[in-house]
Amino acid sequence: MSEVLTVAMPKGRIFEEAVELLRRAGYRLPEEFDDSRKLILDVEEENLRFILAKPMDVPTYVEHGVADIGVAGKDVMIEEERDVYEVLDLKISACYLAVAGLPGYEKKDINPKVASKYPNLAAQYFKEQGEQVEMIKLNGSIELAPLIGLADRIVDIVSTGRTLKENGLVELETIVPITSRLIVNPVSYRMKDEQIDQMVERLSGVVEGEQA
Ligand SMILES: Nc1ncnc2c1ncn2[C@@H]1O[C@H](COP(=O)(O)OP(=O)(O)OP(=O)(O)O)[C@@H](O)[C@H]1O
Ligand SMILES: O=P(O)(O)OC[C@H]1O[C@H](OP(=O)(O)OP(=O)(O)O)[C@H](O)[C@@H]1O
Repeated sequence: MSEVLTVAMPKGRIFEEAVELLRRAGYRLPEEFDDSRKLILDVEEENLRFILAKPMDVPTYVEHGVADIGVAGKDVMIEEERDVYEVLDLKISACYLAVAGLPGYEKKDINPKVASKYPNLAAQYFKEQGEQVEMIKLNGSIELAPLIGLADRIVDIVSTGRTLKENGLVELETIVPITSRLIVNPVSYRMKDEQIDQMVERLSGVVEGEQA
């Protein structure tokens, strides 16, 4: 009997789509996955243990090896720069990162302020653009910052565009498209290669099948 594979799953938005994808790949995940407060869910028949973490923390669990595999947004991967392998684009939870601000915003300030939940990613982006900015890290409701004068611009996720629109903000620049990725701990990939490859194959079969 092979060893148990531990999978770090992001709580929240991505979770439901990831569970659906796993089920389509043939994993029998009990109803408990649809409505539970448990942070550890064991599926003995599949030899899998799922741990439920904050989306931004998933790569940390995988890097430290307490999870062999994880599901993380590309936004989180860019921001966190963890030492893990990104093995598959799951093509779920699609959205994109953009710079936004008040309509008519013109680049004029010395050291303009940029608010974001992704300070590393945003700082890197502006550096590449040759613009020096002051980063302000926020944890949510990012769109509030330019409305209340905390920042000149924001870097945030856009999905439907509704949050920007309803708050009178406009998209100024698109940074990068985002989907969720399957990530793997490098040591686990050596020790449990067969089990991990099998999961990657099953999931990629579903992901690619749906593209066809
Ligand atoms: N409209 C969206 N807004 C935010 N994240 C989205 C959106 N659509 C897809 N995502 C993906 O979902 C992930 C965030 O999920 P979620 O919003 O549940 O977590 P969170 O905002 O980090 O958590 P919390 O709200 O508890 O701080 C992102 O990393 C991104 O990859
Ligand atoms: O383009 P939309 O479909 O409107 O989605 C984008 C919004 O959703 C997310 O916020 P979330 O709901 O996670 O709240 P938060 O900013 O407080 O984390 C994101 O940070 C944007 O604000």
